[in-house]
Amino acid sequence: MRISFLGGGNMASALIGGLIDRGADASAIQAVDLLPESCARLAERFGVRAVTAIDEAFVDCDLLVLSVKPQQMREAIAPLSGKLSGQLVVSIAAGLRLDDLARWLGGYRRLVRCMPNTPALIGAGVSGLYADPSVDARGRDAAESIMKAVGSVVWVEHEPLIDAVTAVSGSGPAYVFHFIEALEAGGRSLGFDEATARRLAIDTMLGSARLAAASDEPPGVLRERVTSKGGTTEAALASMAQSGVFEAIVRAIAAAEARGRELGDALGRD
Ligand SMILES: NC(=O)C1=CN([C@@H]2O[C@H](COP(=O)(O)OP(=O)(O)OC[C@H]3O[C@@H](n4cnc5c(N)ncnc54)[C@H](O)[C@@H]3O)[C@@H](O)[C@H]2O)C=CC1
Ligand SMILES: O=C(O)[C@@H]1CCC=N1
Repeated sequence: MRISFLGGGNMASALIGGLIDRGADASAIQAVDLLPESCARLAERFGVRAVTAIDEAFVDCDLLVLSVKPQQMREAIAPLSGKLSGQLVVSIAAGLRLDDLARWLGGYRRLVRCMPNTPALIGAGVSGLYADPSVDARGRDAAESIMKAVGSVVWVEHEPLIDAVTAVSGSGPAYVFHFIEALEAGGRSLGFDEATARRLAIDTMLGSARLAAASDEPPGVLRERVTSKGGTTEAALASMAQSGVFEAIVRAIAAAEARGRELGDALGRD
């Protein structure tokens, strides 16, 4: 499958890197990015063709990933209006709705909305997908197979649920990195050097996530198994409860979802 990326920033790099590491042919992947330095980085890092403007070779693909920022999208895809014929277009932009993308593309509706996340770079991503009802099974399979190459895939039944996927797993790695930062800071404050505190923090996240993935028990049961009555974990969890950590995270996810809808409303009005 020939894949073109419009926008070669963080998320496109994670997807391209993940695809190539998993055996995709670099010559079947290309990118357009306004910045010459981004193009040079993509070409050097992944051996893909990367140019600063949309040309015929770029449009001549099977799957076109729209990977610019939501605020950059309308301008970025304007040159594609009227030029598409059969390519499956997959937008990974937060918030932007298929109706608005279709309008900006001159009525083109072979569209899928996808919300990946950056662990795709190491083949450990998770993506939510929603296809325009006009997309056939072949199109859905194509989108799914690309995203499955870099992680797991969840289809959602209604487009607004993509904003919910964005809030949980699209933005989610940032929450997890933040938690690692806090674990590391806690370790540092108790006297560990940076490298040791980071090792303890990262390996704890990694091991716990792997255990949760491997276990038939829900995370709450695994948590209880760590928490001895009158012990150290209980003291820590009581402190977290007093600070409202759990509710704060649930509220943060709601804020991310609301921001996605707000972006869709504001940018779709244009
Ligand atoms: N970073 C993340 O973790 C995730 C990002 N996304 C979505 O992916 C999209 C890209 O996000 P990032 O990669 O983080 O942003 P980024 O800023 O790293 O990448 C965007 C790239 O698009 C380029 N660009 C801007 N206007 C352009 C144009 N007219 N033509 C060609 N290239 C243009 C920029 O030079 C930049 O390199 C966003 O829509 C975001 O919502 C989705 C899931 C996760
Ligand atoms: O922060 C953002 O808007 C994008 C979407 C999900 C992750 N990064």
